[in-house]
Amino acid sequence: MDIKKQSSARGTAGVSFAARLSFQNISHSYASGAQTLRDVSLCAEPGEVLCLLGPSGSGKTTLLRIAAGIEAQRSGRVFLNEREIAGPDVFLPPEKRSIGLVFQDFALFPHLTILDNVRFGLTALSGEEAQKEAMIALERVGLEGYANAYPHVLSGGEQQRVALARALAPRPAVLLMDEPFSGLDSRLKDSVRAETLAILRQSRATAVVVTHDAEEAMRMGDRIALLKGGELVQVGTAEELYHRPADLFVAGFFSEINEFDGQVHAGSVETPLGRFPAGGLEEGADATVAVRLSGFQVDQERGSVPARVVSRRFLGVVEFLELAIPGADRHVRARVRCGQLQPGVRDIWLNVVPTDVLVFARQSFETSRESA
Ligand SMILES: Nc1ncnc2c1ncn2[C@@H]1O[C@H](COP(=O)(O)OP(=O)(O)OP(=O)(O)O)[C@@H](O)[C@H]1O
Repeated sequence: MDIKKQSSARGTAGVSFAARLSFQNISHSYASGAQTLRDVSLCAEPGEVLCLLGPSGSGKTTLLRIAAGIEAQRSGRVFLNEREIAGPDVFLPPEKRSIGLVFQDFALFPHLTILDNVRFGLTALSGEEAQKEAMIALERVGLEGYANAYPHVLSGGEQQRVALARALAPRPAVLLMDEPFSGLDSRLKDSVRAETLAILRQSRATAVVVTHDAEEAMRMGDRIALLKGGELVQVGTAEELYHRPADLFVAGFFSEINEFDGQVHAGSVETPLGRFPAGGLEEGADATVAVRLSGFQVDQERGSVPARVVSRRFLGVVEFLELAIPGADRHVRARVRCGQLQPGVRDIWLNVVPTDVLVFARQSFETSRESA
């Protein structure tokens, strides 16, 4: 998953920020095995934060390694603005690419001061210039007061900021970040993520951030590219992927869902929760109806679907319900606001929120289970 060695874009001070990084028809396989990436075409626009999202093994890190020049693709091309940096006839080494890297383990050198850690990537500059640039980078992340301290005195979040300063110090055109917050505990993660985003905005760097966490991608990304099994499934804003997922896999990645199989008849699909419009699907087509767990209104007196409460779990703002529904062979799961149902109530009514229902052509077992 991670690239253990952090390499910095050396000697690139002065390169202007915010370049376009584009991948054209990238395919890749490791010597040992199956294809890792299949015909991936993707572009990070100047100054944007693009999140690469996908389950474990979907090829996110490999795509970053290809951009960084640590790995070579089997076919396809990588461009930085108009310049080809990797292709059939070109391969720029990592230090010539003007690309910075930040990885999940920060990879700070414990025996170097914070300042020297940040200076590490500035070998093309004179000692004095390197010192100045490193201090500017440390100021940008608010840690100039620790310049002469050693990494062990810093918290995990602060160490992550030093790693960010080190990657930004050479002023790379593009910053690549591989699961940069996964080493942090969950309370720290939110604040470090927000700070990192603010620093990225301020520096106007183009950033590609790898994560397997959909919420993290939604919080950080101007756009999100979702990978599955080495293929690009969908690229768009968080809203686009959430409201208009390309398939069941995308829908299931962005929210928990109940699934019902059915067939299209007269433009709609019958489920135990009612009939739902089949969108553009053909008459007679096999369909899967996905209903988000948040897509239920509950009432003790009235509604369109009767349900029996099988279990309830208090989660603070919401409660998690498992419900038995006539005609459903599995329990339906729902998340509803606490306080809507009295304690101990067994028989209730549901209304389904239409915007939380998505209808897709049914996928084969293998295809849809890959998301698990
Ligand atoms: N050095 C390697 N040699 C052989 N196979 C590898 C190597 N690195 C990764 N793979 C395989 O390539 C596939 C893609 O791996 P990659 O690390 O790019 O996925 P990922 O989406 O970043 O996953 P994760 O979220 O777990 O880091 C996986 O099946 C993985 O086992």
